[in-house]
Amino acid sequence: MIEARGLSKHYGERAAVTDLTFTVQPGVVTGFLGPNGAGKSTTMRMLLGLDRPSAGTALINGVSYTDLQAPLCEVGALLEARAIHTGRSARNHLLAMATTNGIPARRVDEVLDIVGLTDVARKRAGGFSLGMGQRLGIANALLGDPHTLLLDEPVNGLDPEGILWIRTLLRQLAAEGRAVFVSSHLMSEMALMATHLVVIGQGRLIAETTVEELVSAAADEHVLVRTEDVPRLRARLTGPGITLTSDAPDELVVQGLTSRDIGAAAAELGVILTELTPQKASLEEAFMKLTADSVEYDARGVA
Ligand SMILES: Nc1ncnc2c1ncn2[C@@H]1O[C@H](COP(=O)(O)OP(=O)(O)OP(=O)(O)O)[C@@H](O)[C@H]1O
Repeated sequence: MIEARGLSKHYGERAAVTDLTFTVQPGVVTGFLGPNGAGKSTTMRMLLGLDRPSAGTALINGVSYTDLQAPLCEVGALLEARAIHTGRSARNHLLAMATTNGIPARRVDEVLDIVGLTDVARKRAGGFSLGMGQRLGIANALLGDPHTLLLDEPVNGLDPEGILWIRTLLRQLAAEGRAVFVSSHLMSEMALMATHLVVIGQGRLIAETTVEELVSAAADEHVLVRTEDVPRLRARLTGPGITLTSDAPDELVVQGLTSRDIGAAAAELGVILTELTPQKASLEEAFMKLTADSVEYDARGVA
């Protein structure tokens, strides 16, 4: 479990992170969302003891990273994707890491297998593609079989196959009971990968919620209706909280009624509908709406 309590970081006059409080629970993938420069990497670095908070605390399983007895066995981290400049083979790279951390050598072969690098384990890691490098980075994070995983933008620069692979692996690791915290500025990706979300903007918490809640809370839900008999249907669909708009003679956009309500009304009137489509905002739209004016939102979230 990860707990950030009143976490703040200032670089001189500049506030990168301000009074951030959130919890990352085991058993689910929690997405860490925010536009570029929102403070995601800074927060991750503070959680990992790489940056000292200006205020507040960052706890992993109840203790700060620097106080962990065997950090690699408690928390695995993958920071920004970068090439590994090493002449060592993938296996030797991991073996060196395992040896210095008192992790048995057989675990190296296990993690190579988990990330699908067994066949290239004896190849020079410095020559790996970005995707293979990410796999090696994840193998590294999994070496100590940690209960908590932190990954900063793990899908950046990966091809669709690599993205699918990471998505599937992270969900599986969470299903095994681990706390998985993964940052991204790609909303569509988070919608597929995460269940819970911590959303930040300008270094502040905007929402701590679920993917589902975020979409429905920020969504401007409406129903698109097409019919040859717009006037009769329009006359019927009136009432408090109902808004009707139209961009074409055979079209109505209805807010305030479900598609079921509209279908039932049309059936009663004997009006034929040629289309009846509920329109939901995508997570991308919901996110844009939330972060567009983050000062209007506060730490109580949108739920
Ligand atoms: N070492 C530093 N010195 C000064 N300012 C910094 C430093 N590190 C980060 N910042 C600033 O803090 C803010 C947050 O940056 P951070 O990298 O944490 O954001 P991010 O959400 O990870 O962004 P991105 O999605 O672009 O990686 C930015 O305005 C950045 O310029």
